[in-house]
Amino acid sequence: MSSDRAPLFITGAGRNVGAHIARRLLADGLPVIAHYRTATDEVDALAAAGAMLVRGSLDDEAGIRAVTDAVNGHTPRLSGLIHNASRFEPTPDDPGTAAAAFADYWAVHMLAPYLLTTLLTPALEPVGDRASDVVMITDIYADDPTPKHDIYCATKAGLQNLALSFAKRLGPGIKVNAIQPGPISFTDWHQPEARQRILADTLLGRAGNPEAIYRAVRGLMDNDYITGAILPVDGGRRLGR
Ligand SMILES: NC(=O)C1=CN([C@@H]2O[C@H](COP(=O)(O)OP(=O)(O)OC[C@H]3O[C@@H](n4cnc5c(N)ncnc54)[C@H](OP(=O)(O)O)[C@@H]3O)[C@@H](O)[C@H]2O)C=CC1
Ligand SMILES: Nc1nc2c(c(=O)[nH]1)N=C([C@H](O)[C@@H](O)CO)CN2
Repeated sequence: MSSDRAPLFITGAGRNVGAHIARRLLADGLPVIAHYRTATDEVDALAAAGAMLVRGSLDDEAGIRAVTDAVNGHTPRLSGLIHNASRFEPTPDDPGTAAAAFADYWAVHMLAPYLLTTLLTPALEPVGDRASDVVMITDIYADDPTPKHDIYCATKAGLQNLALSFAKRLGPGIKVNAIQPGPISFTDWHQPEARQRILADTLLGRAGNPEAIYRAVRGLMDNDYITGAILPVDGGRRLGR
């Protein structure tokens, strides 16, 4: 099914949830510009499926502006922007190492979504009566942090707050919403007992998957009367903690 809609731009599409969202948007006939940092087989598969690709780091203003320029080089118009790129590791114990990590977390979770949204607003201005969309992928931890991941949580909370500011600023032509994933997938360093505890705290008793996030993205984008929403997709984990 081909679409006459302008492309959707998603960051962090090189693996896992971002790759899944990009793949599903393409499968649903929507044009996609997929950002990635590290080349993977999934990036190759996205290109084969018709995605336009943008490679780059979102570590600082120069890198973010380079990604923006690359997006503008692909298209003058966008129908949506999905801020998915993210870093996730425990906060380092050493304060100096933590400070360096803080700059990285702030850049990818806050500066990049802020600058990309601001610089791409002209491309997002709708043609016709269908509003464009910005979706920020945050975390249930943004509302109820874990100290072990304090910097991650704080910058995700900042991203969530940016979503509300942009919803106020960019309406009515652009809807802006946030999705808060819960235990969608586990990292290699999640030990079995941690995984069991997390799932025991989850009302639905099981992990989610990237498809649950995709369906939430579509639910927000396809509803013309939702903006400024913060949507948990967590199996009820936030209530069980
Ligand atoms: N998985 C889960 O259970 C949960 C996920 N989330 C959120 O959902 C989203 C997707 O999660 P998931 O797929 O697991 O995330 P991953 O950590 O698997 O992937 C994150 C992506 O972001 C990219 N990225 C990170 N830092 C930068 C940077 N500085 N510049 C450019 N790209 C960067 C990574 O690139 P590279 O491949 O080069 O490292 C990677 O492709 C994230 O926002 C995450 O915080 C929230 C709660 C739970
Ligand atoms: N960028 C990422 N953010 C998060 C990840 C991840 O793998 N990459 N994973 C989680 C955890 O799995 C957590 O949800 C388990 O409860 C959180 N954020």
